[in-house]
Amino acid sequence: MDAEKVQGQTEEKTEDKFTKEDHGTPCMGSQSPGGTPCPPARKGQGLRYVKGDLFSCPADESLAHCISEDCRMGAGIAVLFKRKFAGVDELKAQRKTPGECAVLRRGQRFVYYLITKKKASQKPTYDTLRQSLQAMKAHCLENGVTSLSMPRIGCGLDRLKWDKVSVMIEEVFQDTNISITVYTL
Ligand SMILES: NC(=O)c1ccc[n+]([C@H]2O[C@H](COP(=O)([O-])OP(=O)(O)OC[C@H]3O[C@@H](n4cnc5c(N)ncnc54)[C@H](O)[C@@H]3O)[C@@H](O)[C@H]2O)c1
Repeated sequence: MDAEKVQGQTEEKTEDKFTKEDHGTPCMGSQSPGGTPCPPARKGQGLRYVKGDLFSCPADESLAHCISEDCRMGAGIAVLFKRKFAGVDELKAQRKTPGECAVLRRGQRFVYYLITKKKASQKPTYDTLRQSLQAMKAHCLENGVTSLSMPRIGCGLDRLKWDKVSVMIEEVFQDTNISITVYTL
């Protein structure tokens, strides 16, 4: 069976039904329950946190999340990306491997698919995540992307630790003006 689940719910029933968790990390600026992002970041400012649904971010904000090379997207927040942005064949055609990053253009935004492992059933390593982040950074810089929103990538089903992943994201992007907002439910 290949039931697609998000946070333990079937795909058909996921909309606006997530359980809110207090992840306890304060926003560096203002935030609202509706998910209004904090003020724009300056170079090396670090991550900004918003409590709310990632998909409540501004429509022109580029997005990032983690998937496997097989582009299966059968569980977790990836199911919502697949439903919202489709493009699975376009992603597969890019033939990206772990440590790389596939991308879709959707209107004013790019949607980044960090390829952190070969198969959906595997777990990623910190190394492949770092390489994928570097690939995304290169694409952002080449394409004028200045703001990115993401969930706590790699730290749900993929079981990486947010204290390590957050430092890694800051390190990779510290020499850029790219503002990164992390949404937590
Ligand atoms: N069989 C499969 O297809 C399979 C197996 C394992 C994992 N996965 C999926 O999970 C992997 C990625 O794992 P991950 O830990 O990076 O991601 P994740 O576990 O999907 O989510 C990362 C974090 O985002 C949180 N989150 C979920 N929805 C939202 C939302 N709307 N707004 C803000 N935050 C939210 C979630 O609670 C978690 O803390 C990918 O391989 C993906 O395909 C699929």
